Amino acid sequence: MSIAVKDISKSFGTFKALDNINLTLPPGELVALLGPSGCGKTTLLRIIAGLEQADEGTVILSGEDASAKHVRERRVGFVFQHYALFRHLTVFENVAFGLRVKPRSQRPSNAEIKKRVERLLELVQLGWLADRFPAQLSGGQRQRIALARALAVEPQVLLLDEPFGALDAKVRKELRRWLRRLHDELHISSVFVTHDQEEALEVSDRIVLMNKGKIEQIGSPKEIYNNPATSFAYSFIGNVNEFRGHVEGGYVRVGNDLLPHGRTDLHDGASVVAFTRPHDTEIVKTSDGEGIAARVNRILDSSGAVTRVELLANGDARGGKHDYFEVEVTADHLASLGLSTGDNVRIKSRRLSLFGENENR
Ligand SMILES: Nc1ncnc2c1ncn2[C@@H]1O[C@H](COP(=O)(O)OP(=O)(O)OP(=O)(O)O)[C@@H](O)[C@H]1O
Repeated sequence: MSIAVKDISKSFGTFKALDNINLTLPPGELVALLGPSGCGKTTLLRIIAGLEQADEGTVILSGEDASAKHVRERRVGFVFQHYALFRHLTVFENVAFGLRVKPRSQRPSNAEIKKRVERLLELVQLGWLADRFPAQLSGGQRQRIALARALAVEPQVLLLDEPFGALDAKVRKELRRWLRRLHDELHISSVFVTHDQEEALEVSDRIVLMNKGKIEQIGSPKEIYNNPATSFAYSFIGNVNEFRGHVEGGYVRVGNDLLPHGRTDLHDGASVVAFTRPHDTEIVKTSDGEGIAARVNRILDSSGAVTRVELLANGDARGGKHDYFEVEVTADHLASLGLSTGDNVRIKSRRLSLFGENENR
C-alpha cells in the first residue's frame, strides 16, 4: 500500500510539532523516519496510523483519503518501543488476540487461527516459545512476538515506533538485521521511527530525515550519506569533520588557517560551514601552509586496510565545538606519512561541502 502525506501540520498549544509535511512512499518499502529527539517523528507516525489528528492536511493510503477513516479501518499494524504484551496470555494467545476479537462474521475458525499463529511464530522464529508467558521472555523475544501479533491481522501498513529502542546494542543490531530479512520476505509497506542513524542507514530502503517538525531530506541511505542536502543532514548522518569560517577567495578562513574550497559561486566574506567525511580528509605533514592546524591525538590500532587517526585543532578552532577531527588513511599511506602521536600537521579535504549560513547546498 502506498502512503502519502499532504501538507500535514500539527501543533501542541503554541508549539508546532509538524510544519507542512509532504511525503510520498511507494508500496512495499521499509522506510525510516529519522531525526533527533523531539523532531516530530512519533507524531507523524501516529497521524499516519490515525491515532492522532492533524490540524491541517491529509493522509492518503493506497490513493484514498484516510483522514476520516478510523484506526481499525486503516489496516495498520503497530509495534511500539514498550509494546505491552498481555501478561496473562501465553505467547500463542497474544499473537492470536487480534484474530479472536474480530467480529464473528470476519473471525477465522479456531483451526485457521491455530494455523496462522503457528505460521507467524515460525516467521519470527519463536515457535518453541508458544506456551510461555511474556514475563518468561527476553526483551528481544518480546519485540519479535509484538511484531508477530501486529502481523496477525494482515495489515497493509506496518508502523514501528523505535521498536528496538529499549534493547541493548547487540540485540538491537541482531533484531534490525532480522527485521530487514523479514521485510524482504513479506514486503509490507513499513515505516519505522528511529533516532539512530546507523540503524536507518543499515536497514531501510529510504530515509525520511526530519528536524524541528520539517523534512530535511528524503532519499536512499546511499543518497543521504553521499549527498546530504542540508548542513543539518551533513552533521546528523555519518562521521564528519566540520569547520566554521568565512570565504576568502578560494579559501575558507577558519581563524588564522585557510582551507581550499574549489567553489566559484561564493562571495568574499560570506559566513560558511564546511564539511568533509573522514575518508575524504587528508593529513599533510607540515605545520604551516594551507589547511587546518591540528595535532595528532591518537592513531587507532587497526588490523584492517584503513586506520583511523584522531586529531585535535591546534589553531583558532581549538576549544570550540568542532575542535576534534577524524581522518581515515590507508595503512600504506599511514606508513609513508610516518605519523606519531603529538605531531603537528595540517588537514585538508579532497571533497569539501560548503553551506552558507542560510543556504542549504
Ligand atoms: N501530546 C502532546 N502534548 C504536547 N506536546 C507534545 C505532545 N506530543 C508530542 N509533543 C511535543 O511535540 C514534539 C514532537 O514530539 P514527537 O514525540 O513526535 O518527537 P520524536 O521525534 O518522536 O521524539 P523522540 O525521538 O524523543 O521520541 C516534542 O517537542 C514533544 O514534546
